[in-house]
Amino acid sequence: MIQVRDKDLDDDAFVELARQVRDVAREVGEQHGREITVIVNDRVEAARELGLDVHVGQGDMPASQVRELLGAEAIIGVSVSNAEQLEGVIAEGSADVVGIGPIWNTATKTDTDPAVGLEQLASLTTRAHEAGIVAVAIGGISIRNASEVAATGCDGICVVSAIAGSEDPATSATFLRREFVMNQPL
Ligand SMILES: Cc1ncc(COP(=O)(O)OP(=O)(O)O)c(N)n1
Ligand SMILES: Cc1nc(C(=O)O)sc1CCOP(=O)(O)O
Repeated sequence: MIQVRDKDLDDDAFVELARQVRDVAREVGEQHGREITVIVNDRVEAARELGLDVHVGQGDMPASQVRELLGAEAIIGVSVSNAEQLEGVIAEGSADVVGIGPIWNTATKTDTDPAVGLEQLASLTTRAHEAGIVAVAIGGISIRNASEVAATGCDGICVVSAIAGSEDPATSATFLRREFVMNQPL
């Protein structure tokens, strides 16, 4: 899954970027016989225009409103950093996925709630699963610690710098995936 996240582009430029990512993902997906999901961060209108899924933060459009705009088929992700936020997402009943983070402090995003850590990640994941919500971890995750994150039972990892900041993004993505998959609980 690829998330298109840009805080600076104006709406038109963002739509153009997301369109390009969507089209490349479709092409590469077809070549490899698999679907590569593209999700848009924050910009619900762009997601609607392009038929993409969306991730929203605590201060963004509420997931219930996103659901009304994008319909039943859309994948909707919501950020959570603690149990109170997770209970809010569960009560609202519109999210498919929660992005739990930051697991560790990260230079990529500094305006975050306090770091969650592995123990709380495990308990938030358990609670999300009870509610039928997929739980992915974000923030400070790298090849070095992906195995510890996997061991908590969460469903996936999201990274920015570990791939975008790598000299060899494709190899880094492969190693990250391997570390995660090989260390997931049975
Ligand atoms: C999977 C995932 N989880 C959390 C976030 C953070 O989103 P948000 O809270 O909207 O913060 P910004 O990304 O907008 O800075 C995410 N993007 N993806
Ligand atoms: C975009 C984002 N959201 C976070 C959250 O905690 O909600 S942490 C984060 C940045 C993740 O970047 P990196 O993989 O370089 O640490």
